Formats: sequence, structure tokens, C-alpha cells
Amino acid sequence: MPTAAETLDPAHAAARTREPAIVVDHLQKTFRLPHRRYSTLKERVLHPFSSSTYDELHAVHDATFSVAQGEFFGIVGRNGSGKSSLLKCLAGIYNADSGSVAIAGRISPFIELGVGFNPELTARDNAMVNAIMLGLSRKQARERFDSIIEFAELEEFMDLPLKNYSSGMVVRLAFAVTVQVDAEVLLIDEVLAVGDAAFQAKCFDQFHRLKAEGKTIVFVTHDMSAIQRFCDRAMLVERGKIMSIDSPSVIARAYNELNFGQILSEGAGPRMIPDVAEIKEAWFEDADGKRVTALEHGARMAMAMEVRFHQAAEDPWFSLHVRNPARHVVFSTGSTLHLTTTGAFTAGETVVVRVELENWFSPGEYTMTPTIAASGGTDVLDVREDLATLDVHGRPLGGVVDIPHTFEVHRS
Ligand SMILES: Nc1ncnc2c1ncn2[C@@H]1O[C@H](COP(=O)(O)OP(=O)(O)OP(=O)(O)O)[C@@H](O)[C@H]1O
Repeated sequence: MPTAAETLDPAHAAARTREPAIVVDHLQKTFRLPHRRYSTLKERVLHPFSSSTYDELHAVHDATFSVAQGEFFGIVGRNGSGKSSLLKCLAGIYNADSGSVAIAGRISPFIELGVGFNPELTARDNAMVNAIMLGLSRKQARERFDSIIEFAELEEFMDLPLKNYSSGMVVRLAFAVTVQVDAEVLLIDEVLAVGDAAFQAKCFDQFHRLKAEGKTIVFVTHDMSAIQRFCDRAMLVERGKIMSIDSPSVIARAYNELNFGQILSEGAGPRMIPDVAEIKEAWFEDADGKRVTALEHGARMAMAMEVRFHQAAEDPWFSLHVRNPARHVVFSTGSTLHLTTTGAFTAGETVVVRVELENWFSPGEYTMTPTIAASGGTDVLDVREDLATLDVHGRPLGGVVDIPHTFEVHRS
């Protein structure tokens, strides 16, 4: 029986009508963590009645879901929630205790760094061995070899044993192999966490390509903007259990709430206070006040958010943060920087917060994250990660901003 969200959301509807590429049914993976064991003769004599006992850790607990062919499916959750264990069950790296996994087509996993690589072999040999293990013929592997090495930018190092590589180089090689072997189903765990900004941009290019080619991709990450940018649907897991499967924006929000909740229970940092205020929308505007998703570099522009108060609030703080594709906050502003107070708001009131500025961002894709806080910033009333996106056009520039400036050469 579909949920209300599934009925309304076109991504859910599409996922239901397409043939499934992955069907997971009541999957269970439990680790047994032994209690202290007495192994030496002396210990056994001293503790004659102790027996070997275990704690059971349900890394994957009764997981049932399916992923449609051609779907980009995100998995998010806090550290230790079971994402990698689930992906390893899908990849056949772990044997599940019970339940089943059915996958239509060839799988290419990017799961645990270094698995399948031999540190004594060169990048060349590792790439060939892996490509063949993942289903390419020798001839195909030879043909793909150049593009694998080119993608990984390891042309100069391909005859160096892998043990002499930096971890970043190994990641690039592993990801290059994963995306070049023409598998129908790709399982990708946390690739964005390890690379630098340039590598991330390359990963994003590959995601676009794989998506356009109709590949099925299961993608684990902590990067909510990537989830919202690429995924058709996403799943939130917590303590091995599936908490919900929904649209990427709903899941990103649930994940953020879970994280703020965690901070709250640890008694440190900001805490999430639900139900006071809600960020309904955020958008960019051009010089004429028209909502846009693309703008020419150098033009006058505005960014805005619409907030609805469900309860009365006194002097809430509004702020807006703009991130570039490398996830750096390139611009951040807030009411505290400009106003002594924002005033008092009543339940049911809707306000629009607007910031006007000159578009000094370098060409590229940007996202805006609006937030509302209270009590001097310690209570977060709402935060919407990457709610609006903006594509800035113009001639390519070197830096993250292009500040108006003069340039002179003086001869002495
Ligand atoms: N091989 C293993 N043996 C014992 N326990 C394990 C093993 N692999 C994972 N676990 C445990 O299972 C739970 C889920 O781990 P898993 O790595 O799947 O989480 P995760 O969501 O991928 O975490 P992270 O975001 O930190 O990568 C954790 O408590 C972890 O300690």
C-alpha cells in the first residue's frame, strides 16, 4: 500500500511502474560481538564458569525495498546506522543472515577502499585485474584502460606499485574503474567524502553521464546537496532500520533533523526546535525581481526565502548561505549582521526575507541554504539544505569569486 507521499510524488510513481533492478526482501545482517573471553589456561582456571557470550548488533534489520531500473537511489543515515553493511549485502560482499537480494544485471561496486586492489601491483595491473573481475573481457579492459587512467589522472604513475599511492590516488583509480566497466547497477559508498574539489566535480560529471545512460545507481553519502541534486528517491536508515523512503528533499530534511536531535541529546551546540517556523521556499531573482535559476555573472541579483510562523516568535534570526560545487560556503549573510532586531512575529504570519547583491560568483552551480534560528542562535527553528540552485554563466574565472577590480602594469 503506497504512502501519501508515494501517491503524490512523480518519482515514486515512476519507480513503481518501471521494472525493478534491485529487490531487497526482509534482509537481515547481524554481527555477533563477543563479550570478554578467557582463552589462556590460567584465565579459564580462574573463571571456570564463564562461557562465551555475544551481543547481537543488527547492522541491517528487516530491510525491504526496491530500486527501479534507471533510478538514482540515495541512502543516508548517521555514522554506524548500517548503510555500508546494507550496500555490502547488495554487492554480495557480506552474506545476509536471512532475507533476499535480487539484482537484475551486472553490478559494479565502489564500496571499501582498497578491496580488490593488490598493493604490490601497479595501477596498470590493478585496473586491468579489477575491470576483468567486474565483467569486462580482456580486450574490453585493454580498450578502456586509457580512459580509466585518464579519468584518474594517473598517467605518470601507472607503473608505480599501488602501495606508493596516496589514498586520494587510490580513490580516483577505484572510482574510475567502477564507472568504466559498463555495469547496469552501480553501488557507490561515500565517494565524495574522500576526494578534493576537482575530483568531486568529476564525480558529478560521471553521475550526470550514468544517469543519462539509464544506469541504476545506489548512492550512500552524507552530502545532502548531492542527494537532492542527483537522486530520484532516497532512504533514511537509523540503527539498521529503514526509517523512510521518500523524495530527496524530504529525506534530506529528516536527516538534518536527526542530526540536530542527536546534538540536542548530547547537550551541545544548536538544537532543532520543530513546529515554530517553517521555511516554505527560497529562490534567486534577477535585477527585475523575476525568479531565476540561471544568471549572468556581474548582474544585479537577489536571494530570498519565504517563512511561515506556526507559533509566535520574538526576534528570530534569518540567514542565507551560498555554497559552490566544492561545498564551500562562498557567501553568508544574516539578520544579525544588519539589524538590531527582526521584531515579533505572530502565529500564522508569513514573511519574505530578501537580500540584494551584485553577482560576483564565478561561473558554476551554486546552492542556497536558508536557516531560521532563535534564542541567540542556539535554537534552530528550520534549516533547508540547498533549497534553491543557481547556475552562473560567464567567462571562466580562476577563483571562487570575481570581485570588481582594476589591473595595471606600471613601468618604472
Ligand atoms: N565486520 C563487522 N563486524 C562487526 N561489526 C560491524 C562490522 N561491520 C559493521 N559493523 C557494525 O555495524 C554497524 C553498522 O555499520 P556500517 O559500517 O554499516 O554503518 P554506516 O552507516 O555505513 O556508517 P558510516 O557512516 O560511519 O560509514 C556499526 O555499529 C558497526 O560497528
